[in-house]
Amino acid sequence: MLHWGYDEHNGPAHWKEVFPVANGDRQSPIDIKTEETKYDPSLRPLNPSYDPASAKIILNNGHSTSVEFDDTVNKSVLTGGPLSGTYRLRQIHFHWGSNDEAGSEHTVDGMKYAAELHVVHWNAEKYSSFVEAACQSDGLAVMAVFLKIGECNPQLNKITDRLDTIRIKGKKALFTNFDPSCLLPKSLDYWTYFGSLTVPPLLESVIWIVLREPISVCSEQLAKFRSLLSTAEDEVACCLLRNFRPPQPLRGREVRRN
Ligand SMILES: CCN[C@H]1CN(CCOC)S(=O)(=O)c2sc(S(N)(=O)=O)cc21
Ligand SMILES: [Zn+2]
Repeated sequence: MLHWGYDEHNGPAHWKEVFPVANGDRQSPIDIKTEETKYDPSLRPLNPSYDPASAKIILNNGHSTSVEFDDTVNKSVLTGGPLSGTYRLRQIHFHWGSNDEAGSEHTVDGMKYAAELHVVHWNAEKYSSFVEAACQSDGLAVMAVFLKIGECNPQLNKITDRLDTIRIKGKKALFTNFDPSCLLPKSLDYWTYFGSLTVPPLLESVIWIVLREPISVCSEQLAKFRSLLSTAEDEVACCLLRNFRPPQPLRGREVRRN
C-alpha cells in the first residue's frame, strides 16, 4: 500500500498492513447500540469554551478539510463531560460519503448520517504537547457531531464557501474569527466511550464524546466537500468523494450516556 486513503487499493481494509493497531481492542468509529448504552450519573455537562480569535487557517490535507486553531495557550478549551482536566482545542474536520445516504463514521443502531464533524482537543493539563498527548490513553478528546441531510446550514456556509480556495491537497488559507460552537446542536447530551483516531496512525488515545442531536446539512453543501481534491498540484486530479472509516468491533467496551 503506497499512501493510505479511502480508495479500493489504499482504503480502511488495507490500513492494518501498515498500522497493525487497526485490529486493536479500542478502535473507532463504532456502531452505537442505543439500548446497550449505560446511564452514568457521574457524567457532568459538557463545557466547551472557545475564543473565535484562536482560529487560524483552513486546510485541505488530502484526507479531509480542517480548521486549525492556535493551541499554544488555554484560550479555547473543553472541560466537563467525562473529562478530568482541561482539553485544548486543536482542530476541527469533517467526514463525508460519495452520496447523501452515507458519510458518518459513527452509526446509531446501524443508521448512517450524511456526514460527521470532529472537534479535536488534547489534554494540555497532563501533557506538554499535542504529539505527546496523542500517544497517551487519555491524551485526546474528540467531540463528534452528526450532520443530518435536510435544510442548508447557514453556519456551515462559513466553511463550505471557502472550499473553492483550498481545492488542491496541501492548500491552506487564513481563517479566523470563527467559534466552532456555532456548529453544535441545541442539546449537548452525549454518548461517551474509549476509542482511537479514525485515521492512521489510529492511535488508541481518544475519549470520544458523540453528541446525540444532529445538526443539518443540505446536498449542495455536501457536494462542495466532495469537490475537494485528494491530489496535489502535480498529480492527476482525483476528488475526495468519501473519507469515512466503517464501524469497528466494540470488543466489550461500554458506551455511557449522560
Ligand atoms: C483531518 C484530521 N486528520 C487527523 C490529524 N491528526 C492526526 C495526527 O496524529 C498524530 S489529529 O490528531 O488532529 C486527528 S484526530 C482525527 S479523528 N478522525 O480520529 O477525529 C483525525 C486527525
Ligand atoms: Zn475525524
